[in-house]
Amino acid sequence: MVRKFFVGGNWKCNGTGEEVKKIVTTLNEAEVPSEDVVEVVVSPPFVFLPLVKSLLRSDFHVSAQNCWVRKGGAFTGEVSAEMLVNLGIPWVILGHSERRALLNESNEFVGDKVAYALSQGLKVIACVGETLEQRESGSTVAVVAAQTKAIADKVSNWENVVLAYEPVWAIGTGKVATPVQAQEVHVELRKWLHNNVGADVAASTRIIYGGSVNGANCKELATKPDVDGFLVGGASLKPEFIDIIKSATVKKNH
Ligand SMILES: O=C[C@H](O)COP(=O)(O)O
Repeated sequence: MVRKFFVGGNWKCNGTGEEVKKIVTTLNEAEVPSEDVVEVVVSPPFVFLPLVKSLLRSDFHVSAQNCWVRKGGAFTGEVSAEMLVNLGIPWVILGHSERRALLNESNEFVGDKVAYALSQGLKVIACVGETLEQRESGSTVAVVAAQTKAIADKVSNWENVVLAYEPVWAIGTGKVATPVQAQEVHVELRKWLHNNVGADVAASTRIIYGGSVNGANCKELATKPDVDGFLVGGASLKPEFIDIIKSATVKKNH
C-alpha cells in the first residue's frame, strides 16, 4: 500500500497580512517534488484563509486549524465546517494538543468534531499525543489509543483522515522525538487501527509526526517506514519548510 507523503504546516496564531504574503511567496517560488510524491497543506489562522487560498500555488492546499463541533448557529466566536466548505477550504486540523490542553477539548469532543467535519466533506488532520508525564509513566500507547478510539467510535470512513502523532513534550520545545520513538508509536497506532478498525484502514491511513520537526531532522525521521509525513509548527513559518517538503523524496528512495 503506497501512502502519499503528507506535509502540513500549522501556522498556529501567528502572522500579519504582510508576513503571510511573504511566506506564501516563498512557497510559491520553491521547487518541490510533484503532487504525485507529496501532498502539502498549509494551515493559516482563520482570518487569513481567503488571502492564502487566493495567493497559494495550486498544487498546495489550505487547511483551517479548527472548526465547530456541529452545524453553525448561535455559537459566538466559532467557525463552522459548512463555512469552510463554502469558502473552498478542503482540510481542517482537529484535536491539536494546544486546544485539548488550553480549551479542555476532551477525546469525545474531538471525536464528535472529526465526525461532523467529515460529514460536511472536509478532510481532517486528527491529532493525538501524550504529555511528558504520561510518557514517563509508561502510558503513551494507552493515551494515544484512547484518543484514536474516541475518533473511531464516531467515524466509519477513514479515507479522509490523516492521523498526526504529536507528543506534547516535543511541540515547540526543540526536543524532537527520535526516529525510533516516532516509529514505535506509529507502529502502535497502525496496530490499533488494524485490530479495531480494519486491515485496509490500517494500511492506507497516513500517520504523520509532529513536534519540533525542522529542516535538519526531517530526513532521518522520513526514512522510518511508518512515518508518512509531518505536521510542522514553528518551522512551517520559515524557508526551511521547503526542505521538510523535500524530505518526501528521501522516503520515496528509501
Ligand atoms: O501542529 C504542529 C505541532 O504542534 C508542532 O509544532 P512545532 O513544530 O512548533 O513543534
